Amino acid sequence: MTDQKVPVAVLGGGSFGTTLANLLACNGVPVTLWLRDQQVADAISREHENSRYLPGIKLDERLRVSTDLMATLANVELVFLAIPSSAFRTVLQQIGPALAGKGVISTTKGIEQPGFLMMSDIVEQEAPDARVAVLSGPNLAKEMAAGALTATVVASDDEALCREVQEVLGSRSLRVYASQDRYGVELGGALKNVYAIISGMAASMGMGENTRSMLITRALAEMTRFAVHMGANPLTFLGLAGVGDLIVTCMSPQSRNYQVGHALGQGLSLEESVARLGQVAEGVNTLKVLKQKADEEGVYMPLVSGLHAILFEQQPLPQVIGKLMSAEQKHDVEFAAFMACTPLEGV
Ligand SMILES: NC(=O)C1=CN([C@@H]2O[C@H](COP(=O)(O)OP(=O)(O)OC[C@H]3O[C@@H](n4cnc5c(N)ncnc54)[C@H](OP(=O)(O)O)[C@@H]3O)[C@@H](O)[C@H]2O)C=CC1
Ligand SMILES: O=C(CO)COP(=O)(O)O
Repeated sequence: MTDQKVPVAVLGGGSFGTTLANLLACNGVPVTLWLRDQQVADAISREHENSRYLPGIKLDERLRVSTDLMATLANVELVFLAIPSSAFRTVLQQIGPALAGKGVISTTKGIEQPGFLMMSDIVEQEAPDARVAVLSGPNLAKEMAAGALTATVVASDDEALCREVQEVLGSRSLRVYASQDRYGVELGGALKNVYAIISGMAASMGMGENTRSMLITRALAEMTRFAVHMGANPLTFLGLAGVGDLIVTCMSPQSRNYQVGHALGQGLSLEESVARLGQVAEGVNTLKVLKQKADEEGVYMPLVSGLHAILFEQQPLPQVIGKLMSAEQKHDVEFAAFMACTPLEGV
């Protein structure tokens, strides 16, 4: 049974790539994790631990590690990408033709500028003959690696590819739900990082649970408003890759975006907050990209504008909070309006 599983590659040896590769190895899938640092690769092979990104997690001994990108891709059928968005295209440019015919699943939660491109758009550009999917959901790497019961979403219009991903990745601790709304799933994963920064900031400033609940709920309204304007399906935002991921990232001190916000709330500069983290916090770049796009498109996003004003326009926090709290009080639930302007396909 286990020997019948298709061979898989995972590109990116940070916390999420290592976690995914390990889950696959635990499922008996022949899997190779590609990363760029030979010393780290040797250490993982020797000690079965990624001490930089997943300290304390014993990795499955069947997990293979390589720094040879092309060799890693030879003979695999599925390729998971867990490369930060800042390096995503650079890596894809090296391997586009080698991905022809393979199922390529992006797990990266960022947006590229110029073009406001999702990572799966970049896969389509750089590897036009690949089959494309995205994986997103409330998936804190460390919890998944420790075996916490978790659910995620694989999204693609290639239903056979969704089933293949469910087959290799699903397990007693991980449920993999399918969706056809690739754009909505990917957008949800990228946008929620911005609100996690705000939530971390609010927590470190001692704001209460009412405030956190208001933030999360209004964040859901705001990100859904933007997504619907961009053509995504609002129902996707009621699922794991929408509200599910928003909740975990806004509530958990494990989230790196939350941690950046927490440090900012303690008075550190943005540069200091990011440097202290030492890992990827995609929300910082997404904030810039999103603010520009919302302005161009004329979408009302007061939380995004407020955080942008604090981080990049030198506006004092009390002034921004005062502005947010004195803005016009509009409708609570906008989903009825969202539904009215969106077809129901693609959920
Ligand atoms: N961690 C999580 O809980 C989750 C993360 N994600 C998403 O996964 C993506 C990756 O994040 P994550 O694994 O957490 O990041 P980490 O910060 O944990 O690790 C980043 C990894 O990317 C590698 N890297 C950076 N630049 C390059 C490059 N040019 N070429 C090759 N490798 C490179 C780093 O290598 P090096 O150490 O050599 O610098 C490191 O292995 C992000 O978009 C994130 O949003 C999605 C779901 C959950
Ligand atoms: O995407 C994540 C959880 O689903 C991880 O969030 P962070 O990148 O903020 O750690």
